[in-house]
Amino acid sequence: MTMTDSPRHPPYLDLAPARHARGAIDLPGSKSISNRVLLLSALAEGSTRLTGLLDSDDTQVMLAALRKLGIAITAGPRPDEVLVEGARRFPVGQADLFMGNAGTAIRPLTAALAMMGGLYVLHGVPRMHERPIGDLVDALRMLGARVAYQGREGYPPLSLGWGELDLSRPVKVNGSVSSQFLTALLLAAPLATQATGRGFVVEVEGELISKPYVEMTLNLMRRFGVTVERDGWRRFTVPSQAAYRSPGHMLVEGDASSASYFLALGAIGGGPVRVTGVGRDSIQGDVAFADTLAAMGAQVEMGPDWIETRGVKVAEGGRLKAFDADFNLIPDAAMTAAVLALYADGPCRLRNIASWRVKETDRIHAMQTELAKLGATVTATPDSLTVTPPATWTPAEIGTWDDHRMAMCFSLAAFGPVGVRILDPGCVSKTFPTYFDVYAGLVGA
Ligand SMILES: O=C(O)C1=C[C@@H](OP(=O)(O)O)[C@@H](O)[C@H](O)C1
Ligand SMILES: C=C(OP(=O)(O)O)C(=O)O
Repeated sequence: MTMTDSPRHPPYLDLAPARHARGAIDLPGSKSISNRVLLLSALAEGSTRLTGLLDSDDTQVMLAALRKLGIAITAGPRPDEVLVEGARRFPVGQADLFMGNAGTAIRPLTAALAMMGGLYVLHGVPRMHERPIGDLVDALRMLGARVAYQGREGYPPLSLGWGELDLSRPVKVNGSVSSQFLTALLLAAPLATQATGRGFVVEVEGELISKPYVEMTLNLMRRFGVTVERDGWRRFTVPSQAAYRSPGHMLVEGDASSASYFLALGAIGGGPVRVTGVGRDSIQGDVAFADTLAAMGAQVEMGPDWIETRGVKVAEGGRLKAFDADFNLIPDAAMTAAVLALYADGPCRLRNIASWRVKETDRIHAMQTELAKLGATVTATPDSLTVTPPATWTPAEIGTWDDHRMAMCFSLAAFGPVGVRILDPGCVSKTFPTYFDVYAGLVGA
């Protein structure tokens, strides 16, 4: 591995052809859980000690916003630990908040601040202003909240004001673009039930995507004392007078999406590779990526909080089994599968991944472009990708499109015969700033 320029932001990183991968790592904390429990702790009664918290751009954005909103948060004594003094509501009624490109920050905070009322502006990096939020804004307006677009209709930046909330009828939200809109309404709902003394009913319209993330939301709300009644995936009721109570301490699990890269390394580099921090007891849907690997022929073992994989050595001619699967439940780990398709024994198809188009970049387009550079034949539809492995590999500079997952999953392409150059590897800081160091510790030529 050759780094260029400064270690944090080199323009590119060359990964030499790799043959084997083995070792054990402790995963960084889950992004999705970290940002949820930071918000829940801020809105709870009592103080909460969070350990295992992820330290990355997305969590820094959430921490900075909460502090700006008047929440006292003390770091330490361990580097992955904070103490959050719950305030039930945000003490500061007016703020300009930078949300970076963190969907798990802007969506829940928009809902919470709109339901509380106050003068707030939420904005982010240019790509954040291209990521849809209209379905959430429509739902909040239906509730009586004041939300205005500062730029393009349906997208951040947003300004929020004071509104009279009306919970007399169910609020409806479209679930087919992002599950984060439903998550945001649910997380914020106790603010509305306290303001009105009524229960909060939300009905999902369209086919809800990324369902395990909503399951995670409900699980974490329960740990903070609020149980949501539900009718399948259609209707959710937060009881009147619902209020969050601190559980005192919470350990954040390791990140299951980050685990996918290392579990994949075990599957293509012989292994064993063991990740600790997620396992059978995880509340993250992306642990199911282990089943995807098993279906591709990897051997997978799982304990309560660890997963281990072994597999073929693709650098010595081993091949994974081709797949044709629906990845709607694990959209983030699905990107890892798309790169693994390079080593499959036939064409591989990823279905039902339309949400890729509105994430950090248009991931269907970006993935098609970069896999093709390596020699794969790739076809895309609005919601699917088909990858035929290269007959002959071409050395390539892989663009990462300011998308942390593009950088991380294309590190797996180093197991091909030509090595790989990853442009702007520093973009991994969104969720995993030390990714390439951890990768280098597992991989050998
Ligand atoms: O709720 C969450 O924590 C997330 C939900 C998913 O988004 P969509 O629901 O938009 O697919 C996922 O891709 C994202 O990384 C995190
Ligand atoms: C889609 C992602 O992020 P976000 O939480 O910003 O939606 C992701 O991490 O892959």
